[in-house]
Amino acid sequence: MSSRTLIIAANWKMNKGPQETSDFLNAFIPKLDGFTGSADIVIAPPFISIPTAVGTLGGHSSVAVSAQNVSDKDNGAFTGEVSTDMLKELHVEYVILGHSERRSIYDETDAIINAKVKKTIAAGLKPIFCIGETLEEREGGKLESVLRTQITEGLKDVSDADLANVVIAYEPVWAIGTGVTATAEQAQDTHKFVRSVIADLYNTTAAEAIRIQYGGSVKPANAAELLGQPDIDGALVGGAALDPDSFFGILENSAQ
Ligand SMILES: O=C[C@H](O)COP(=O)(O)O
Repeated sequence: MSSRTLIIAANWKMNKGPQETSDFLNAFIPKLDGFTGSADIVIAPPFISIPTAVGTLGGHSSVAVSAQNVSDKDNGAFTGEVSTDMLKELHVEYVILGHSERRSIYDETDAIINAKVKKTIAAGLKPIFCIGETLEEREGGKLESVLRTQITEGLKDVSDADLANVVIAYEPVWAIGTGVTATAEQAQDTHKFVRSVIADLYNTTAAEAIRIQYGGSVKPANAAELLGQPDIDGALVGGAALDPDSFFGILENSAQ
């Protein structure tokens, strides 16, 4: 059993405006009274719903708010962007960066992701830094080289001290939103590999300390097995985090 605290995050993607955000949290928060486990719980709504999430939580200390993206620029003439200053003003704590949807649909490169990771850390926010391979890459024997490159480039110039505020989310692209989950063995093997890359780039202390979430069709039925693996320190949940019962079910099963 590791000493790392589980971190279970809901990535709502482009779902839930302010009203649905409020409805979800008003249903979800009371359930936490019955949560007997121990985990950092994070909700990542769309930007426009962050003020509602923060207001509805009302400082509920066991749930943190995350953004799903941020600009790598300071405030200024960047139409359509949101800055780290703006997120800080709303008491946002985490920012999801490098999600495969940002990489593949919006052409975010490792260099762009690295700039955002550094900007996020400099602002005192915590990146949830996503990595993952496509099915083609896995089947072509490129799993390890793809992940090593994403980690090396994405965390370039991130110091040992700053790494303490980074969470890695391993999300095999082929498992996202498909209902196909990596087996617990596949996920564990890959998480162990990711930890070894951190040991290579930093040191074994940093590798043992960093939290690595699994993402890709996590649901209540598979949460216990996945989260029971020694190198899996949490989950980044998409579809199954849209419903309060289902998201709470993942939390409950993480405690077993
Ligand atoms: O960020 C979350 C992941 O993309 C997983 O999404 P999913 O749980 O719908 O497969």
